[in-house]
Amino acid sequence: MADRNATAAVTVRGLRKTYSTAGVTTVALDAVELDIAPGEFVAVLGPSGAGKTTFMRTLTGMVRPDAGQVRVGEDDLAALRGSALRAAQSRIGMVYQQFNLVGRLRVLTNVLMGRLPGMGPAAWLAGRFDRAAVAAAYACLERVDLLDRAHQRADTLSGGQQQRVALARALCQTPRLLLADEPVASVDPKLAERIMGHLRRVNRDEGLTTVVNLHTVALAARYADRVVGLNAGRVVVDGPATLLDDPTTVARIYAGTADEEELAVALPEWMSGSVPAGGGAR
Ligand SMILES: Nc1ncnc2c1ncn2[C@@H]1O[C@H](COP(=O)(O)OP(=O)(O)OP(=O)(O)O)[C@@H](O)[C@H]1O
Repeated sequence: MADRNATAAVTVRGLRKTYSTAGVTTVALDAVELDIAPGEFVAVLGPSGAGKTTFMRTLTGMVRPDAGQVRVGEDDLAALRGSALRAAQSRIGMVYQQFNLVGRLRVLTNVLMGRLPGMGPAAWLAGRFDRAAVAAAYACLERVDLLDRAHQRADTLSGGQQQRVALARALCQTPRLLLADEPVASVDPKLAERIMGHLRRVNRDEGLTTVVNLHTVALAARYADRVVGLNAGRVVVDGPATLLDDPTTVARIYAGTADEEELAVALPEWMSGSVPAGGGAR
């Protein structure tokens, strides 16, 4: 496990976010406090509406909290504005559930988009990537085992391959923090394992601090160092992923969830009566 005594890669203090829509106020995050150590792999679990996506968006500065601090390195994402915010965001790699690739463009061009924040718009529009950027993009594709697909259109790849292209694009930003918001929600269980394996390998090989929102407890148990459980916007569990071997931990995270379909996704093993085997890939 990463050294928790090292200077934290991410520090969250007193984080609160509410949304007000049509006179109704929803508390999405409340009193969230976390320190994430450099190189740690953190899985965030929680029932639908627990605040996982909102949390991730506050880490990218895309959502401005009502109160609190969100430090990534030295930058307080909650306080920065304009070009300073964009500069901080350019060092945060993001992988989404829906991949967010441009299907008609080549895989390599999609990966080069990871360099976009450092380029002028004119150079981007003209497709003028310098040699170093192109070499870096190839190297990122190699890191996710997709070098042989570099010149294929992105929309001709399978879902799992597209997610790996999205990961390569994020890596091409040379991020200091990698965030993945439900990166395996749209793929079958076998591909989910492969994608999680790639995320974990990059985390381990390069010491890249990684935070992943997940819907499936077993994936968090197998791949993460640490689990953070959110319920109704509050941190209800925070500790080593081995905590997930204890049914009371899982019960605390999913307390109050009545949606059986959601529970079946989160806990297929529990629903079928067998206990998840934690620790396999850790
Ligand atoms: N733009 C918004 N306007 C109003 N309410 C919102 C908005 N975004 C999120 N919420 C509410 O904030 C709460 C937390 O939402 P969030 O999407 O962060 O949860 P989540 O844990 O990611 O859920 P899921 O697993 O279903 O994606 C929910 O009650 C949600 O309805």
